[in-house]
This record gives sequence, structure tokens and C-alpha cells, in this order.
Amino acid sequence: MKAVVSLNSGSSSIKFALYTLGNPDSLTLSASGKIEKIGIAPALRIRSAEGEVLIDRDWPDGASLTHADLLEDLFAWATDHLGDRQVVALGHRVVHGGTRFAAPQRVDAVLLDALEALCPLAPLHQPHNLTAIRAIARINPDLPQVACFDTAFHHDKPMVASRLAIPRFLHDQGIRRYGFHGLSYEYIARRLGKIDPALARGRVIAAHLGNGASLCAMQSGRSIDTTMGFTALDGLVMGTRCGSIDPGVVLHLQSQLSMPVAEVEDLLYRKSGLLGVSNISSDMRALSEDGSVEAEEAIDLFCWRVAREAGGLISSLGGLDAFVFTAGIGENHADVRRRICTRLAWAGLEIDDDANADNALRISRAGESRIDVLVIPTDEERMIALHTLALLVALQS
Ligand SMILES: Nc1ncnc2c1ncn2[C@@H]1O[C@H](COP(=O)(O)OP(=O)(O)O)[C@@H](O)[C@H]1O
Ligand SMILES: CC(=O)OP(=O)(O)O
Ligand SMILES: [Mg+2]
Repeated sequence: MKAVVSLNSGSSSIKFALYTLGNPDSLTLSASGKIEKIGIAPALRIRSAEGEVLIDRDWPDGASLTHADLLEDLFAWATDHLGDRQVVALGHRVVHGGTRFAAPQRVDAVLLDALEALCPLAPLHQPHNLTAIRAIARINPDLPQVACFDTAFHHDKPMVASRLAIPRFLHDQGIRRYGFHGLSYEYIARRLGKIDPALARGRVIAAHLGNGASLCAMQSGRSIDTTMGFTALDGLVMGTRCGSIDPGVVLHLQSQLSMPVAEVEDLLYRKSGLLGVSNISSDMRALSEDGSVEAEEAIDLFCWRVAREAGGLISSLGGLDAFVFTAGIGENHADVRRRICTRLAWAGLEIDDDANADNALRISRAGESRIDVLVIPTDEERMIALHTLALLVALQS
């Protein structure tokens, strides 16, 4: 039996999924898992498609274990677990595809060099994405690997949503608004198309609220605007990222506070957002449980900024038909969803408190809310596997 593996390498985690290939080219989940807390005390958990825990392992003293070390362990497990399954391809989420890569690509040395050049534009993600590709190539050099880009879904959005108001020659050099979380939004667009085809053809805002967070305005399932821009630092308040900020602040940090560039990068990418405002944690659940004034201020700012940016996207769409919550916070945090919807009541969002508390698929008040509000769990891994398989089939035919 043939199998495809998806890898989604983040700054402190690696998510993965193993799918078996059926006929004609259908993908059935066999196992999925996550290595968390890389760099602190890594923990690996793998579950079967039925939810049975297959591996639950942690390394309390494993702060020095790298992504590559842990991938070797993961591969060793996979080799034992595969039985008669043969992995025919491995797909990766690669956060930045730049101007050139608007579709998944088979990995080779030339592609790796081009993607390496984009590392400064996604310092929390791109280096780890490429580390994973190289680690797998070392373990199994003959296995086809496919890079699936977070930027690709936004590639064809209108020029007005892509241009920054800076001199034209910089746009021509690639300094423009790209947008990210594209694999997640593509999955949501497909799911919504199955759940409610008429709604999917309309004007939809999808809110990917996780450790990284962004909004995407979709018209007929295509991205027409999004809150992230040149980098995944733009837009909403995130776990440790500041989101949109007056560029004058960056100039001030450098010129008046004499902060070196590396320190500014560290401040804006790793020490800001929920963590910076609360001075407690980057984790929304931890902030909700904390109850301090600082934690409350961070949560309030997060929700205010989601609502404020959503207002802008409603303008880009010329109205709104549906609002979809997804990712760690969007799928699970009823109070954050309630706060955001309350702030967007002017736009016609009214939610049912019981449905919201249950993380139900449809949380808007039936017959009363002008806008449908849904909670749809995202699945970037499945999207990666679908792209990987499609590219493989295309290359073979
Ligand atoms: N059950 C839950 N209830 C509330 N918040 C949650 C829950 N599960 C995860 N979260 C929040 O989701 C965020 C992580 O989102 P996730 O999409 O997993 O991030 P990543 O970008 O690392 O994949 C954290 O802020 C976490 O607190
Ligand atoms: C692009 C991005 O922010 O990704 P993540 O949510 O995985 O941090
Ligand atoms: Mg994420």
C-alpha cells in the first residue's frame, strides 16, 4: 500500500500526518501527531486515525535536541509503524514562496537555494521548514519531497491588496504584501464549499487564530485580501508577534534607543504580542486562566484588533455573508469568539451562546443573525498531502 506524509514544521513544533493512498488517489488518514516544545522539553504524541495514542514520549532534559534530531526519531518510529505501507512522497508546508512560487514545487537543490534566500522574510518558520526538508533528504535521498507554500493561496489577489505605498521599484523587487496561512484558508474554502456551497460562493472572512494569527477575505473561495503582508509579522496581535505597527516605532527603536537590528527582530517576532502585552504568556488559554489585569488587557487588545481588521476586510469585500473561526484559538476558545462577535455586532454577527460554548459548526443565531458564523477545524496537513499527491500524479503523467 502506498502512503504520503505531510510535515508542518513551526518554530517550536512539528506537526505531521501519514495518509494511505486508495483508488482513485484518495487519501485516508492513518496516523497524525505533533512534536511540541522543541528547544525547551520536547514531547511527541502520535495518534491513530481513530484517536488511539500510539506514542506518548517526552524528553524533559531535551532542550538541546534540534528539529533534525527529533525528525530522525520520528522517521525511526514511522519505519517501524509502516508495515506494508511504502511512503511515495513527503509534502512540507513552506511558509514563504516569494514572488516566484505560486504552486507546489518538487524539491531540488535549485529550489532549496531560492527558498533559503527567503529566510529573512520568515525567520520563525522558513529556516525550520528547510531544516526538515534537508533532514529528510539526508535520511532518505530518493524520496520525492514537495514544498507547499503558505503564500500561494493569496498569489492572485488584486494588485491593490498586494501593493505597499512605497516607491514602485521596491514592489518590483518583491517588497509587497504576500499573505500567509494559505494552506489553512484553502482547506477552509474547500470545506465551506462542501458544508454550504451557496455561502462559499459569497463574501467570507476566515479567521485563522492560532499562535500565528491572520484574517483572509474570500470571494467565491478565493483570497482577495488578508491581514498579513510582506512577512508573517503584519496584521493581528499574535502569541509573540506585534502585528501591524507604526513603522516609526521601528525607526525609533533603532535611532533613539540604539537597538541593533537583531534585537529589534527578536523584540517584534518573539517578545511582543500576547506575551509582550501581558508579560505572562503567549498562550491564550494560559492568559484566560490567569485573570490578571495585564492578561485581560492582552486578550482585549487581541479581540479588538481582530474586529478592527475585520472591519477593513468587510470594506474590501463590499459586505459580508459569513465569518469562519479556525486554528487553536478560533476552534476552541468560546470567550474570544464571543468577544470578537460582540465587537462585530454592527456588521450583523449574532451568536448563540450554547452553540458557541459547544464549539458547534454553526454558532450564529438561526434566523436572527444576518451573518452566518461558523467554526471549522483547519487541516493544513491534509491540504499538504492533497497538493503533494496532485503534483506527483502530474509529474508522472
Ligand atoms: N482548548 C483550547 N482552549 C482555548 N485555547 C486553546 C485551546 N487549544 C489551543 N488553544 C490556543 O491556541 C493557540 C495555539 O494555536 P495553534 O493553532 O495550535 O498554534 P500553532 O500556530 O502553533 O499551530 C494558543 O494560544 C492556545 O492557548
Ligand atoms: C504564517 C504563520 O504565522 O504560521 P503559524 O501560525 O504556524 O505561526
Ligand atoms: Mg499555525
